[in-house]
Amino acid sequence: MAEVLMRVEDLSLHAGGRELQHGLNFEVRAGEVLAICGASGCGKSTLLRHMIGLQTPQKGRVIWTAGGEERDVHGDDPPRREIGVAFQAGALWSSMTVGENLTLPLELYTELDETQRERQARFKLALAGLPDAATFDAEPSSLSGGMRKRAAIARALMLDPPLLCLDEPSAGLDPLTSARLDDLIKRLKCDLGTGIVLVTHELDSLFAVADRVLFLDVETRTATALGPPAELRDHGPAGVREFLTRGAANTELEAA
Ligand SMILES: Nc1ncnc2c1ncn2[C@@H]1O[C@H](COP(=O)(O)OP(=O)(O)OP(=O)(O)O)[C@@H](O)[C@H]1O
Repeated sequence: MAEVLMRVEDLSLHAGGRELQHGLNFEVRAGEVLAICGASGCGKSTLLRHMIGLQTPQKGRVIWTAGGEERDVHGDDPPRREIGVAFQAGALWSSMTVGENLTLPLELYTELDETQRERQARFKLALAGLPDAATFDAEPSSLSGGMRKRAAIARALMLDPPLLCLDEPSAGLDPLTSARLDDLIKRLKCDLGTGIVLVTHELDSLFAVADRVLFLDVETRTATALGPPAELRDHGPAGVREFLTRGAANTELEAA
């Protein structure tokens, strides 16, 4: 069985003085895509922020377990280099070129010289499906939405993190660009063995890439299902089945 990278233990999520979720318990393994889904406002992005150490829990723990030692994500030695993050807006620093955006983590965290940093950045851009040499010197604002998302993922990969966290990578993309992003996620998982946590609303994408789905219920404020998407769609709790078949129902309505 693949290595456990992260363990979430009895985690509660709060925002604006109210509880969003409680009693969350799950693991993330190397080489798997874990999709976090649930109705709008249930706390998916908040959960991701707790998992990467940006928000501290009032209750529960997030433990980095890769490599056999346990490190609290909110402790003194958090796994910053080990977790790559690409946020919803695909935010690259607009005042820097794409290349500068990518080489910054190497400048901060490694001893690599400028030539080595640039070589790594060009390699990661190509890996993310942006092989055009001109992209390196481009301003982020000159790229399309899909290219910016890919560049943000390339930046998240710069330190070869075992775990990649992506917040709605397909949001706002056309179906073809979105499908290409799904292919990239599958390649990263299969070729590099990266564990990937994905917050997504896109059911097509979820079924295309996710090995397991964690469903956060907005009513009971806890996870009501964790398992392979097709299994949950066919045999999960009623609310989860309804959520996961909604896309098919919509497609049928559109076709009618
Ligand atoms: N800093 C904050 N202060 C107050 N409320 C917040 C804060 N951050 C999030 N919230 C609220 O917490 C709830 C959950 O937000 P979150 O973004 O985690 O949900 P989500 O499931 O990712 O939603 P969506 O699918 O719409 O992106 C929302 O009602 C949001 O308004």
